[in-house]
Amino acid sequence: MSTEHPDRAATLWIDASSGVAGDMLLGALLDAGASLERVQAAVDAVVPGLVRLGVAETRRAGMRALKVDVQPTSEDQPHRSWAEVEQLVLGAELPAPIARRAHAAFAALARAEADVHGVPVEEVHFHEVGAWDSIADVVGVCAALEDLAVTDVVTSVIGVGSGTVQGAHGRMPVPVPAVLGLVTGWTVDAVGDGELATPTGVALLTTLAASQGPLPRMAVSAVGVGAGTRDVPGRANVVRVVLGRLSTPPAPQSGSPTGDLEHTSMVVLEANVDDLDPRVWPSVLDALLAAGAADAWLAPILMKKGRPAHTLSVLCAPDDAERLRDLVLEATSTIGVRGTAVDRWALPRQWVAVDVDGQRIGIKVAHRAGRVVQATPEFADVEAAGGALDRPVGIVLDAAVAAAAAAGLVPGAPLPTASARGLAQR
Ligand SMILES: O=C([S-])c1cc(C(=O)S)c[n+]([C@@H]2O[C@H](COP(=O)(O)O)[C@@H](O)[C@H]2O)c1
Ligand code: NI
Repeated sequence: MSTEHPDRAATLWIDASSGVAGDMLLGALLDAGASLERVQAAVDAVVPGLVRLGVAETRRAGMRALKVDVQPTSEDQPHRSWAEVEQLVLGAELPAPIARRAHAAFAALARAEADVHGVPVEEVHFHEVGAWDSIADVVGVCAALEDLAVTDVVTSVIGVGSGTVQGAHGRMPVPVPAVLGLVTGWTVDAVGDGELATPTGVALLTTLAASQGPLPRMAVSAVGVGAGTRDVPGRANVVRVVLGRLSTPPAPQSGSPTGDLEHTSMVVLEANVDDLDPRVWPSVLDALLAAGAADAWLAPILMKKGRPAHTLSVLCAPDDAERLRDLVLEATSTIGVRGTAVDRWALPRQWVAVDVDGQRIGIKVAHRAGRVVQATPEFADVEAAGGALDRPVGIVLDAAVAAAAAAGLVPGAPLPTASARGLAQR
């Protein structure tokens, strides 16, 4: 499972206007291209051999969607306390961003349950459906986000439903109490009948998303639709996700030499640091990327009095600068951060997939004025294909480059048409 993807960093918009549950969100992310194998591996890292994930296409009010099937491997599944779940998540061998996001979602769920039932948070036992499928949903969603290199999540209004629902403790009003305990500060809508948003779904949404609003202006790279168990006639009870890169409105282009480059106003935050334990730096960079930085890097420098040190640089959107500045102050030993407004010009990109002996490998195609500038195989896909085919990564990389060239993805070639892309799009 790769944790290094600064140049793949993507924004995810979640359309939860028709409701949200953990399995619906997971289905949508898998539909958008997250690897089921890597999601299963992350779940296995937390609860080894306990649940098996499968996916199947289904229809909801006439709309195609992916439905995740979470099956326990034995009948006898314990109901775990928050303390036990916390230990499982923190003790598992998971990439830090997955563990951090999963822990945050479970902690929110536990706090909401504790408040509703008036018990200390340590005494919370997860829902009647048992902790096992919540663990699969929460860890699975966080692993899928990591697999898709999502650094920034925006959610729509949350459709919560209305009426009542039958629970283990009797009939509960919708939104159920735990959902209401999670939505302070978020906009909800009581569309539809019945329980459209579950506590696990809402805990994930409200801890993963940094903001709420309509689909942002973005260059879209993938779309996914996920279904839960309910099928309500007349309204597709699905979660939709849209993955891509945020783009600011193009500046007036009259006579501009930038042509079709994507121009963005960004901020670079910097700090010179000479007293942080060097072993801490990788987690600082990971945390900044997970928190929405477009890039974060270190450069060795020599400071006053001949002290070896590092400059930490963080490239981010102006809206994220304050939050990331605070994260730098929190996560490093610096006592000050400077910021500079910068322009960024990026070649537009699109994803095309090629096949290497049955393995799909994404090719990132940077283009300009309708022509390919660069076509680069996604390294995480190459590594996964190398593993699946039991071949050295270098050989698979060469094969992916050759497959891309055979598909006409070479510098200077015209961009593939939408129908050609449709054959193999990621
Ligand atoms: O069993 C308990 S304590 C319980 C509490 C609540 C509260 O809102 S409090 C809700 N539920 C219902 O359990 C199912 C499953 O929810 P997931 O989040 O695990 O998918 C759902 O119908 C809840 O409303 C149970
Ligand atoms: Ni409850």
